[in-house]
Order: sequence, then C-alpha cells, then structure tokens
Amino acid sequence: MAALSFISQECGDSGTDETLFALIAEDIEKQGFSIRHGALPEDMASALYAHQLNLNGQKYIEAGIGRGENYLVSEFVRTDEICWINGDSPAGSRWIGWTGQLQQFLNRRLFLGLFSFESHFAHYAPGAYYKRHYDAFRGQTNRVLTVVAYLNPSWTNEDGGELVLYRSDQDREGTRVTPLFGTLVVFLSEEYPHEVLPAARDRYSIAGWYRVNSSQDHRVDPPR
Ligand SMILES: O=C(O)CCC(=O)C(=O)O
Ligand SMILES: [Fe+2]
Repeated sequence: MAALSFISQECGDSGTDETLFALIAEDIEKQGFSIRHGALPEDMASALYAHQLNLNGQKYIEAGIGRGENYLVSEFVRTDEICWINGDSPAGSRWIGWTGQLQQFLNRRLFLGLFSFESHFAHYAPGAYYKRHYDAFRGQTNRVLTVVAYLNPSWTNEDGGELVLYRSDQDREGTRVTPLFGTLVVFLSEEYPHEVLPAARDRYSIAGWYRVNSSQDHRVDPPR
C-alpha cells in the first residue's frame, strides 16, 4: 500500500508537468507563444534563484549580440550580464533536466525536431535593458524556440522590467509580461520581436533556446 501510494505520487508529480507542457504546446500551436504564470516547479525555481544570487560578479560576462567570432558587446542594445548554465550545480542540472523533458514533450506533440538547448542566467541591474530585437533570423540561425524563466519574488508593476512581446514588426504596443517568480514564457524565436524594459530593482531570469541541428559536412555546429 505504501509502495503504491509512493508510485502514484511520483506519477502525480510528472503528471503535473505533463499538464503544463500540454498547455504550452497548445499555446504554441494556436498562437506561437505561451505565457504561463506559476509554471516553474517552486523548489526548482527557488534553487535557481538562490544559485543566481550566489553567483559572484566574476562568473558573469557582459551580454553581447551575435555568436562565436561575431559576438559583440553593445551598450546601445543591451546592458545585462549573463552566465551560461552547464549543469554543474544541482540547480542548473535540475533546470537542464526539466527543460529536456519539455523538449521531448514538444517534439512528440508538435514535431518540432528540437535537437539541443542552451541557456544562461541573466542579471539586469537597476536601469539595465535589452532593446527590441529578434533572437533568430530566418535562414541564418537554428534557434527555434525561446524560453524565458523569471525568478523575482514579489515583483510589482512599479518595479518595471517587463518583457514586451510584439506580434510583428508593425506591432508597437505588444504584450507586457511582469518578470515575477515562477512565470515562464515560450515563443517562436523567428516570429516575435521583443524587448526588456529597464527595472527599478535587480532583475533575475534565465533565457534559453531550443535549436535544431544544422551541422553540415561533418562540421560540428558550435552551441553559441
Ligand atoms: O529577460 C527577458 O525577459 C528576455 C531576455 C531576452 O530577450 C534575451 O535574452 O534574448
Ligand atoms: Fe531575446
């Protein structure tokens, strides 16, 4: 009996994630983006937040734009700092496991062929921003799906720092997302220009990208 209830609880837990993953898949299919409050498992989000608060300044790098040799730090575009997640810490490894489950689910449900995932912690000091941009350009990249996870407890509207997600180049109004602890945003990287407005407080988040495999001629496609 004890064993049975243990099993059903385990199933219950993964069932919760599957319910959420199904909602995200449905959102992506219907509208190309998904905004889900309270989506992150609370213990994982708390561990990630604690880990991020403990990252000392040296572990961050100034965020830039472009990849590999084209990486360029431009204060005109963005002023946040980032730290790539490699799964070395328990919190990072939990995140990589969870996003891996989401990847599998989306591949099964939407046949997206997502092949790999890269992600980084981002810290926006008060006043920091990321101007309107695309995460991927048609034909130039293999980033397919952007994921953003917010780790800021008790964030209010007065704190600013919203993500503004635009539906097209013509959209000037957009949809605003408060970067409150537990909120998860997923969107098609080539479809949605977006920006991060300056905040009054330190703003903590994770940004990640699912990619398709574009290795060619036996050359390994570098992750970032
Ligand atoms: O933190 C956010 O709300 C979005 C960050 C972003 O757009 C990016 O890192 O490309
Ligand atoms: Fe972005």
